[in-house]
Amino acid sequence: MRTAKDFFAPLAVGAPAPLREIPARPSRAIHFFDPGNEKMAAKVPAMVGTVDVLLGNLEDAVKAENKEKSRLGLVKIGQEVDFGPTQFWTRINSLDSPWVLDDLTTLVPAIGDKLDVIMVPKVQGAEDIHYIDRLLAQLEAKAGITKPIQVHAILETARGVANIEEICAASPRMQGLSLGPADLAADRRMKTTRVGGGHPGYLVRQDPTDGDIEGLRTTYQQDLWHYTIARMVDACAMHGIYPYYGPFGDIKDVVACEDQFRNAFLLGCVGAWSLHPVQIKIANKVFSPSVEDVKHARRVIAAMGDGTGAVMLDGKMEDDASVKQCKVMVALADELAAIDPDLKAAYDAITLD
Ligand SMILES: CC(=O)SCCNC(=O)CCNC(=O)[C@H](O)C(C)(C)COP(=O)(O)OP(=O)(O)OC[C@H]1O[C@@H](n2cnc3c(N)ncnc32)[C@H](O)[C@@H]1OP(=O)(O)O
Ligand SMILES: O=CC(=O)O
Ligand SMILES: [Mg+2]
Repeated sequence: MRTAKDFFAPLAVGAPAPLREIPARPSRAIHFFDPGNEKMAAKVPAMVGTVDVLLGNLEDAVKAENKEKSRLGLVKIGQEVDFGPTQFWTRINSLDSPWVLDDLTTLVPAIGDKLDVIMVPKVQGAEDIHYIDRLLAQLEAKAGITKPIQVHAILETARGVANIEEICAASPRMQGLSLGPADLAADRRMKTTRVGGGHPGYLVRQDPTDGDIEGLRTTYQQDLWHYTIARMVDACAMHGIYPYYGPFGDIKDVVACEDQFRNAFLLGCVGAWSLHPVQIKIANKVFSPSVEDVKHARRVIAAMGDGTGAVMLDGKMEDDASVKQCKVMVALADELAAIDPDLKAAYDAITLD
């Protein structure tokens, strides 16, 4: 176990000092692209500024024979593109794969000064983060990188879920967690074959009453991912890092995608993955507080004065706790307004009546 005094010490001589606090940078959509796919790669420069995070994916969805092509494609993009306000992330191959060492030893020297976050798939426990942490420090020191690269873990194994707190606490590099519903479903032996989202068979049915016709008893579809997302949100909040919903594979079902993203937003996630350009707009909308919510939050804050006591507003009680909820909403709106001119205009136009 690393002691408190060692926790923020660099893990290699010459590596940059770890961050003491993970910055709250907007990351409503983490947009995945395959850097080895010429069509997708060509679109990346024009996507800068339209999405909060651009992530070059090297893991699943990249064929084994294309791993090297994608890795080299990512280096080229990292060297040539000016990412401006958009974060630049990558998802490396999993730690038990034959490709991950080449991913890290190629990417860090070549574009380590551009990469904000490395997403690590199939993280099982703190030992996986410790391995990455030390290796990154060695590579950063060798390459003379001055800003520590942050680490994001995908929660997609039963062991990873069981070890969630130790994963979050394993390194000051830890930036956040994403839910990986496809791999997690396989690892848990769940019986859904979908990439995220709900399932019509996972439901509760209204109780029978005398005289009911069986087919008319109402059913309510339930959320397969509620438990894991809630665990993830608590673990991340406890450690000052950020939780994200992961992929929604039914690209054509934009309505259900929006619902899944909104559930995650309401539970405390800061963003979700986008697998196709159409999902960027959905994430940007859902993970930005609505004008109505911001207006309400500002009214409560104004009505609460020094933030203590209780007041009635529109027939509802507001007090020390609800004003804190409102401050969460306003803080997020302010962060997003700083990078999104349309949102800024919408929030600036709010008048408190
Ligand atoms: C479980 C997990 O691990 S999820 C994470 C791993 N999976 C991924 O990263 C998948 C990423 N996305 C994709 O590979 C693709 O979007 C697919 C395969 C789902 C669909 O691709 P297509 O069938 O080409 O979609 P579609 O025909 O609608 O594409 C329209 C245009 O958008 C482009 N496009 C599609 N997806 C992306 C993307 N993620 N980024 C940038 N451009 C994209 C296509 O190249 C196409 O360009 P064109 O108009 O110049 O021909
Ligand atoms: O990597 C993502 C997943 O759902 O698996
Ligand atoms: Mg996965």
